[in-house]
Amino acid sequence: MSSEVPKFKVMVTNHKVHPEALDILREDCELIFCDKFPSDRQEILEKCRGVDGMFWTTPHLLDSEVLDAAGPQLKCAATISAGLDTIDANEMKRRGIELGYAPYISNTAVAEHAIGLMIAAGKRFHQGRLKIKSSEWKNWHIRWMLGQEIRNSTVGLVGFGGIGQVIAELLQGFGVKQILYTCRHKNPRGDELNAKYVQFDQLLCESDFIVVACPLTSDTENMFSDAEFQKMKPNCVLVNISRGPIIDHDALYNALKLGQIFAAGLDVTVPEPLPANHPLLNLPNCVITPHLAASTYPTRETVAKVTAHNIMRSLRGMEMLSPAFTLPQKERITNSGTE
Ligand SMILES: O=C(O)[C@H](O)CO
Repeated sequence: MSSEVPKFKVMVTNHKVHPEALDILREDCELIFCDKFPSDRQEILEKCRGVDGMFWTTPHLLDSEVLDAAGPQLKCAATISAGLDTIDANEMKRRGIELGYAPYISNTAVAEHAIGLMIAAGKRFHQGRLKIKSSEWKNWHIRWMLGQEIRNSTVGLVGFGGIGQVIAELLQGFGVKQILYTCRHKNPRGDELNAKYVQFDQLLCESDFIVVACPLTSDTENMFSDAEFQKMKPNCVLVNISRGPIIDHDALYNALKLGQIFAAGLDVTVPEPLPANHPLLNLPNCVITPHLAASTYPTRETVAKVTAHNIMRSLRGMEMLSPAFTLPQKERITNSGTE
């Protein structure tokens, strides 16, 4: 600690954060930890009272209720997430509270997970394990449990931001026939990565693998529903490493059950956590991981440290390493929902 009396108070929404990141904060801050698992909103609302900063590592919404509970002295919050769908960033900006987030850092980990799910779902990993468990392996024959290959396939990327581009980079080694991508605007990196910009409909109709890598917005919510599944190829493998609500889960269930598509690989679902009795878990052609794409040793440690630096820099009056928005100097007001 650089000073005997910490200058600031920071709430950390759980105590599992890397010690190396907490040490960055301890240089100048008293840390107030939430203890409950699963993370408890009431505890957050109580412990955030009077803090100067918040280290946000919980799926709970950071919204007006939390900002009001924290009080007018709150200067900043930083989330460990690259997505801002659980943060009311507009409200924070309106109140002049700085917000840090963790973009780019997890791109490689998430892109690798996407490729993993393409292979796991395309090659029937989950179904294969079930066959072993049910002693059906003995029924092997030359056309038993055949899967899909990435080689010579058309891969459609829905979203071509940081993660979509790393997926396209990793795919260069797989000998794909064509990478397609769709997003709001054609991206200059598309040509470099031999990826062709197409409309969503064309991507649906032509892709053998589709990877959802776009942010969740009001435009992308339920982007995949009955009509979209009907356009997809029966051999298509759908992967989602973005956010669950982009896919209508009832429609997905039907498409997988009826064989409208071959398989799905999901790292994100609705809801999260997915209940243990959810129908998707009973489908052999659905591989599901519990929102693990960014959870690798190096990525999480870097994310935790960047989050700590974001808070520390803001409290010391410096620009965050990765601010979600910039506030003009004069816009810095006290945290008040009523101003
Ligand atoms: O948004 C992100 O960074 C990830 O989904 C969190 O794990």
